[in-house]
Amino acid sequence: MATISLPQSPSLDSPQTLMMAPSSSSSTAPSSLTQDDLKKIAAYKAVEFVRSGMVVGLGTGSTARHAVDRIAELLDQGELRDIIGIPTSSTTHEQALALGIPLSDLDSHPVVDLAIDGADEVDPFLNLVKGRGGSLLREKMVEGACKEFVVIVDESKLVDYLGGSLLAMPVEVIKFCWKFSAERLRALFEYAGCTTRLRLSGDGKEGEPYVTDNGNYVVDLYFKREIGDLSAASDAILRLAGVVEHGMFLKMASTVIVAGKHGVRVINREGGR
Ligand SMILES: O=C(CO)[C@H](O)[C@H](O)COP(=O)(O)O
Repeated sequence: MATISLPQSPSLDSPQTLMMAPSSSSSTAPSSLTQDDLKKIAAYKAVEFVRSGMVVGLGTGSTARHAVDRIAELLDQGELRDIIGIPTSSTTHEQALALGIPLSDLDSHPVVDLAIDGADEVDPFLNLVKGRGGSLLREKMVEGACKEFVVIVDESKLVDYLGGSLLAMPVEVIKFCWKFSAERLRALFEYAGCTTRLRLSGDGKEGEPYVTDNGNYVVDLYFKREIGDLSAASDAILRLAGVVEHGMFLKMASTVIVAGKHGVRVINREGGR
């Protein structure tokens, strides 16, 4: 089985920090802000990028949920008009539908003006791990089709390198012989001390595999050491026949909004996507 070489410095473009200013919310009572408050601050900041008439990719997860709520609120208030939302999961679809946001899909709207979504990890080059919520495939399709991709995170999501949180790096695989796929994934990243685990539904205690919106399983990868060349890693994973998609989102984010106890940073990728 082929292994992947390990350059120590990532070859991707470095991002540019355009603004680092305390938001009014974060400067009022920083010490009392919860993680959810920070997620909401980042989400609200991202919605400032939305303009009337836009087709907007609606992300999935507890941070993106705040952005969807905020878009609906601004539509209700008449501050935004003629928005079409493209949900990245059945959960977000249900949320947006209940809030009255007009919805469509990539078949009808193949070009998305802007997408807003959370992330599980953000490295210094604005590469992401996504999909701990299980929606990586639809997220990658929608966010890959958008002109601008705004990522919203609280500061706990910042890592020195992808995999650095020691939490899961998800890979969506077909159900057929998933153990075979999991073993091939593990072997691919043996040099990085990779272990794999089939994701289970709920809190994992039921013992039932988690099934994605697309009817597939998720194998979570855990790394003890750096993956190294992310682009090579991505190609190698996608070459495995049982793999549908992985949760590394490389060079996709155009902007990352980071809410922390000391303020909000809006970081733009140098030269765009
Ligand atoms: O990729 C995702 C779902 O597939 C989420 O955006 C990611 O897991 C972050 O979630 P949260 O905002 O709840 O921390």
